[in-house]
Amino acid sequence: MNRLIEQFHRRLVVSCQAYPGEPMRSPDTMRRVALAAVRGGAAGIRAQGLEDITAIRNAVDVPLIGLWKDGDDEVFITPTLDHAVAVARAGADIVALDGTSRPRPDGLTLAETIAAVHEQTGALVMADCSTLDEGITAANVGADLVSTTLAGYTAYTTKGDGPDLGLVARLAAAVDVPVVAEGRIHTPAYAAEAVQAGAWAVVVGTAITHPTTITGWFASALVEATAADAET
Ligand SMILES: CC(=O)N[C@H](C=O)[C@@H](O)[C@H](O)[C@H](O)COP(=O)(O)O
Repeated sequence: MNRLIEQFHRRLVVSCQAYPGEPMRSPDTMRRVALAAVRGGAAGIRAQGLEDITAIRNAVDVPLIGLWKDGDDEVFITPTLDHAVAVARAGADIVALDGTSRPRPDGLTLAETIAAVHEQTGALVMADCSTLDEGITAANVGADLVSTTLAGYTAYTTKGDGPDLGLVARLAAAVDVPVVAEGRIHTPAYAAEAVQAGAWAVVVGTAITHPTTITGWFASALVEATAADAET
């Protein structure tokens, strides 16, 4: 087992991302969010965009998973080899990329992309998948880790309210590489269940680092409570 991957066994990785046009969309803000997450016990950070990756790389020592969301195509998480190489050169230890079987914008296969990332950068590759078959294929073609990141975010998968822990369990039973649980892990209880289901590590984004969404959860609860009180 790679020493870097060992560092976050059964631990929390915090995804620090702000979306285009949002108030927190700035590399310095994400650097500070990452520092705060490490202080709270994060054993790894996941970050999006070259500037954020570099800013965070220079601030924290924990393993850094980097990605570059780009384009309006279906494949948008580090969609091409060029994106992946740039993510590694920006400072990511692990490049997270689309691990589905959908056509990639540069025409390369997942296998060719993973091999080239390994050869050109030495970085590890985490394949962001949406189904069991995709995870098995990604592991077979050289992914160092597979994750459930895209479960519920492809046209052929269904998005539940919570994480797809069934997929975590099925993947963990089927592949030899570490399985990372990611996507809609909104509570500490879900994070614990993910590890119990066989996850090597758990990535949490929104519930820790996206205040607009978290605020919305609380604000909605009050609106619902008020509506319920009005009915009685
Ligand atoms: C589908 C997609 O684009 N996922 C992205 C991948 O990096 C992020 O927007 C998510 O925040 C991340 O996966 C963590 O998940 P959650 O925020 O649900 O804890």
